[in-house]
Amino acid sequence: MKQARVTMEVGSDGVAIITFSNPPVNALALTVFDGLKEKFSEAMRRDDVKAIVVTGNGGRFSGGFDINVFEMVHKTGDISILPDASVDIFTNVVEDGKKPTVAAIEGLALGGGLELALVCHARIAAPRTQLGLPELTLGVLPGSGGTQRLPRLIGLPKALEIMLLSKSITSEEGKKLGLVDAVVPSDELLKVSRQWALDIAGRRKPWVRSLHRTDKLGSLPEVHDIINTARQQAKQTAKNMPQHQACLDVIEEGIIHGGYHGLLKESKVFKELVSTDTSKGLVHAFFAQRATTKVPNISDIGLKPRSIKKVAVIGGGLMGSGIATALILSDIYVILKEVNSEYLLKGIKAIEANVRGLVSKRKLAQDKAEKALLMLKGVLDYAEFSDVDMVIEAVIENISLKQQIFGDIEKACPPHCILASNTSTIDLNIVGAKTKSQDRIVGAHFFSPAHVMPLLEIIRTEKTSPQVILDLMTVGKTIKKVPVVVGNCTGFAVNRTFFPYSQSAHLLVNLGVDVFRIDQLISNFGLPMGPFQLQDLAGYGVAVATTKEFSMSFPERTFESPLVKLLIKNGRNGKSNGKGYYIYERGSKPKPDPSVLPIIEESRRLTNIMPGGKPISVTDEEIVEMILFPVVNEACRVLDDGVVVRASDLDIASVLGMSFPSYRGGIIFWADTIGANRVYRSLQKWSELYGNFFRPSRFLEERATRGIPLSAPASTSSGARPRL
Ligand SMILES: C[C@H](O)CC(=O)SCCNC(=O)CCNC(=O)[C@H](O)C(C)(C)COP(=O)(O)OP(=O)(O)OC[C@H]1O[C@@H](n2cnc3c(N)ncnc32)[C@H](O)[C@@H]1OP(=O)(O)O
Repeated sequence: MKQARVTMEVGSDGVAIITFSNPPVNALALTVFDGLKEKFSEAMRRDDVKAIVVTGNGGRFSGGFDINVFEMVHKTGDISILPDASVDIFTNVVEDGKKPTVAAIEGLALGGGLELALVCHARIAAPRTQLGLPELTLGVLPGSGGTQRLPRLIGLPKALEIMLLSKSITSEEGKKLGLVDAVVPSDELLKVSRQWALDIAGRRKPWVRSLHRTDKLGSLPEVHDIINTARQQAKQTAKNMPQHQACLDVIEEGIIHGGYHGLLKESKVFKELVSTDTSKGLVHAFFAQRATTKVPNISDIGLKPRSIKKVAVIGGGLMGSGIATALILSDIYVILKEVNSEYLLKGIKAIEANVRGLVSKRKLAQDKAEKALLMLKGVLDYAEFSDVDMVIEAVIENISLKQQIFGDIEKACPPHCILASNTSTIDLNIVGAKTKSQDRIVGAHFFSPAHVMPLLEIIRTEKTSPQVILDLMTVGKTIKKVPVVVGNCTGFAVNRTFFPYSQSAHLLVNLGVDVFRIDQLISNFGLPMGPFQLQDLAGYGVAVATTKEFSMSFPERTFESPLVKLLIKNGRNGKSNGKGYYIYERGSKPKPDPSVLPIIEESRRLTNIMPGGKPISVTDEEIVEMILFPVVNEACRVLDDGVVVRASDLDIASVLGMSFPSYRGGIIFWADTIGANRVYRSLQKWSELYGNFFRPSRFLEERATRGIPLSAPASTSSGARPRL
């Protein structure tokens, strides 16, 4: 069993090496804090100790404060379990101790881990060590002095970038900024750190207490300017979240009234933030993402992933080129197949543009871009498929074309080769119907743009082998995606769950609600854009095709809105032809297009569903709920059908695939914060008023009436039928 412990060894040179260990990332658990306090106090007391080095065991300094403790606070509501490490241990015992301490850092020092290093009197790091304060991504702020010491060591602008954007830096950058005193090879880390500590004790090197420094802070007017600008930016980039503004308040307080005062305010605000819904949602999302790697009967049966070195991508359109880009960026050799040289050239150019786009956004170095492009080869036939480890088919959604391709690749590829399809709607059993390779057929559903969006939905059929799923999960991780394994059904987990999203928006519009009001409210809720702007972006063809697909599978809950077809009839296709619900002009934000209103009126006339022919009167809150509760309702069916392994998989999939706000924890987590009963009662009421589209599902009804959270495992409910 993993056990957290802290040890101390005193060398003949008089240096005490304090090592903390809590695999896999040396998280600072409550027992680690106790151990640190005990060992540091002992080292300060002992006459044979002249100086101290603190380090983490196993090549990783620390991933920060133990996030499980946040979860415990969220479950119990008891904030008294949070340690007072910031002043009590870090400042009083370590920073203000009568012997100097050097942090020997390797691998990573994040959050509380970096904050422990900041209280030390010098920091020696191994090459490429990752340094950062990502606490804001968990809804809190750097709570062990990070808000005070980082600006004092490296100046306010860079410190704000690291904290507000949760952007980590390397030890080499840290050295340039003054955060790290020396970067030394890993095998010399302890030797150099011990000597450095002795040099501080002997006054041959400076004994720096970062909390007392002010030389890098700048003048007060400069500080005000920088903080005010950051406040304005955070209003745009961190909508609905309190921690960014709170972090700025705490930094400012410390600069005006002194570091120690800042520490006290930081501790107080930290405790307030831990209890917010934002922190609850973000911590849930953190663990939900990690839970996706644990798939029963796949990740727990001793299988080892096979190496995937060469992948064939069929189709160089939007999806195929995005997928190929993601693969080559992670050093996987790709052959891109198209039907003719014109399409092939287009595909290759799209991949080049993707890669160069990353360079121009400074997300990729030029040399890495060149190297990635060398991993790509275009082909027009299957000759080179004889040694590929995986094929990902990404052609248009046409059943017979896909069946033909799977028949061909079954013959052209070696027997171990994984046969994956990027279909977003078609049943995989149908895709592979003409092959005898059902065990190696799997869905690899990427989200557009595939080289950017982090979700990879892995769809398994009853016949897909565990080895194939594990291999695809491993490829997914290699290309920096979050793979979520789901079952085979129309729309799979994400598209199926979010199918009612645009449906309900259309229903509301036909009931008389304004398109732009809906978009504004949904974007205020925290999605990047509303359903109509999203439709503009995707093009109306996608809306028509998916509605057709879903209405075939779920006719009883499909709302047939004539609006999209009317828009197409009027020469509109959204952003692609510059004519949508919005006007698109280069360099400016989309503006509502008033000329779309008569088309909407025509749709309302055709559907004729407004009660008494008059627009319904609904509050802003009701509009958001009338759009999102049907999504929760479908999510319940997805859970009931066992399409996902656990409810939190759907949460993280909704966050990463649909950009549902992570600070709301994901679709099911959010619904549970509202309560199944309220969701159920609202849907029940709307189904009586506006029809079947809103009818609550059996799963929702049962959970609501029995008072069981939607996220509770299937066994809690009487009739759930897990399929995975
Ligand atoms: C007082 C302070 O200011 C408050 C804080 O410090 S808050 C914490 C700040 N730290 C962070 O936000 C870092 C969170 N962790 C990470 O970003 C990443 O886990 C990492 C970069 C450290 C390692 O990434 P990677 O190697 O891909 O491993 P990853 O799968 O994420 O994590 C491995 C395991 O460590 C756990 N873990 C990682 N960081 C943890 C932490 N800080 N606390 C508890 N568990 C943690 C994960 O839950 C996972 O557990 P599992 O194997 O049981 O699922």
